[in-house]
Amino acid sequence: MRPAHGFGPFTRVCSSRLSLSLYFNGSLRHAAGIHTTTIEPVEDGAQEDPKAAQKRKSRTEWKRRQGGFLDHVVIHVRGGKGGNGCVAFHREKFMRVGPPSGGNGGRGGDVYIMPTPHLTSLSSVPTRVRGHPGGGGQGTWQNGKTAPPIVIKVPLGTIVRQLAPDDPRCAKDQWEAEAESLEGLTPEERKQKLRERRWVHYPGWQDSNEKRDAWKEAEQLFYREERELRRQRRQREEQPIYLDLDKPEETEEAIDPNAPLGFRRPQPLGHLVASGGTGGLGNPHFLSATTRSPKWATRGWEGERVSLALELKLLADIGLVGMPNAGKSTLLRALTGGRAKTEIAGYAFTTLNPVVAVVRVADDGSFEGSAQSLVHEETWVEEEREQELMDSGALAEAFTRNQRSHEEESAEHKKGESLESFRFTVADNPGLIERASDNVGLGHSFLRSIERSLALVYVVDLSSPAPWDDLRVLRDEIEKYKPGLSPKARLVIANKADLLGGSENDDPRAVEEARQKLKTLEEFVQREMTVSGQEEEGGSTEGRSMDVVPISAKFSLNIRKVVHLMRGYVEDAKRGQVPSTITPVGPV
Ligand SMILES: Nc1nc2c(ncn2[C@@H]2O[C@H](COP(=O)(O)OP(=O)(O)OP(=O)(O)O)[C@@H](O)[C@H]2O)c(=O)[nH]1
Ligand SMILES: [Mg+2]
Repeated sequence: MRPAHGFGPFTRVCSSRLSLSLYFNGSLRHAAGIHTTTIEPVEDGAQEDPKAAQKRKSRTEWKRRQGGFLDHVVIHVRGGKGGNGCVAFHREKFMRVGPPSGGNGGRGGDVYIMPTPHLTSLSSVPTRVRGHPGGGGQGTWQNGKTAPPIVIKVPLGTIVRQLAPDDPRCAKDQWEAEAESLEGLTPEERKQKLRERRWVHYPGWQDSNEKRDAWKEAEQLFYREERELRRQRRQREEQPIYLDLDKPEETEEAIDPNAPLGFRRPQPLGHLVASGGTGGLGNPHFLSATTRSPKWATRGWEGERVSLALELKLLADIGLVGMPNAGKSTLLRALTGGRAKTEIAGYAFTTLNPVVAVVRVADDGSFEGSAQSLVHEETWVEEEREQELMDSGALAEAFTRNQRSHEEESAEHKKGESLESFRFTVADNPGLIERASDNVGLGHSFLRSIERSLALVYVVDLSSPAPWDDLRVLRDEIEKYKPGLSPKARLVIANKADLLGGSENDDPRAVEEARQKLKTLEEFVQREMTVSGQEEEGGSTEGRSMDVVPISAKFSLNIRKVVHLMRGYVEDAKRGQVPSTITPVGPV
């Protein structure tokens, strides 16, 4: 029977012998002898739960409104405030009036940033971080405790940039925030507030302290120090923080295997981004020949404030770009033998965040899942099947994935078959649509994840009326996102080839039409998508045409050729050269 379109009525797959009118390897050939599957409409009852569909829709809407992807966040970090100094006098038996004995405040906690391989997204990174405050000083010369540091953990591959003070996303510094809070007060009130924030007085002694020359001198000295601190922090802003956190942090001590038992191994903290404030001074600090009983101390200093933009580079070798529903997620599952857990569904914007998966290739060109002819169904169908299996108890005795791969590996060993010899990563992305650059659909900010890919691959739906129009839109949107990015595209995948042509007994005209459509697509690619030598980075003078491969991601057909080509692109790019061929340019 003729297969139904993927996004039409819900379908069920049953095994049979079928000529899928494959156009694989660029030429139409009837795949007689290929065991594969036909698709039949399912009974009415087996439709997706409308509640679940509604939930998915609202999730897409939320993502759209969110206006950004979680591979980019701005966080505001503040070092801990220093502890206050203490005003105290020593008391002992038979000593009614002892010397000043207030301790200094402890240092506020520093804030560090550290990459860790245990995280894969920035979603768990807090957007506001404030260091712990230092402990306050106490009587009998007890200084306050230094606060412990805070370590912000970010995934490997995060880039940290300090925002410039004139950036609207940058938080105000301590002095700007203070000036804002004092707006609308009279000069006298303002002065009083500033003093309250900086000084600690012995109870009931504030007025008399403020009249003393020694205190006034101390206040002047304090403001001079504050100006100096402000100048230093401004100077530091001239060299903003920039960290490319690609490697996990390790200290020599932490990995020294010969360290004696019980030896405290210092834990790596990462990179300091905001230091804590210094603790305030206790009253003994103000003791002088003329001031024998100072009844004031200073409060702790505020910690440093920085605003950081964190960006997560997804380090995928190949980036998939396509319209919604083109079958990118299905292709990623086919490339990984179903291992990549990406959601597949027949509505636009199923994929909301980029997903990266590893493709493992053996010497003979086989890859995970290439041995079996797997069918990659929509996620809800697979979930239902799994549930049925669970309910029937069939999974109780089943091997886990690890056990299975171990079994398979040892079986391969016995047969002397080749094992994995090359691996590369592929990123599945949300759908890109026309005017994505004007924030239509999910916008195009997710393209950041493929900006550093070695090669791009367009995925189009061959069963759509004019797949070449989709290609043109994809190229233009990529170019709008970042001029010069589109020449990175090397391959056009014409997916859903199984929907064309029909079965063996089908009308040969349909087969001819399908063949013609593929030919038109190939001609379009040759005519309009040829990359001239100058457009490429460090390009040669010759042009390079893109490959066009018809596949069926759902039925894992012709995926071997895709893997072979992708491997070639990655190897080329890693060698730092892109082979060029002269292609005929002009009307075909
Ligand atoms: N018949 C057929 N259907 C396919 C094929 N590949 C994907 N589909 C169907 O097309 C629909 C969309 O597939 P997805 O993989 O979710 O598409 P996508 O490009 O990831 O879509 P977005 O995540 O929304 O951008 C699903 O119903 C798939 O079952 C194929 O090769 N043949
Ligand atoms: Mg998807």
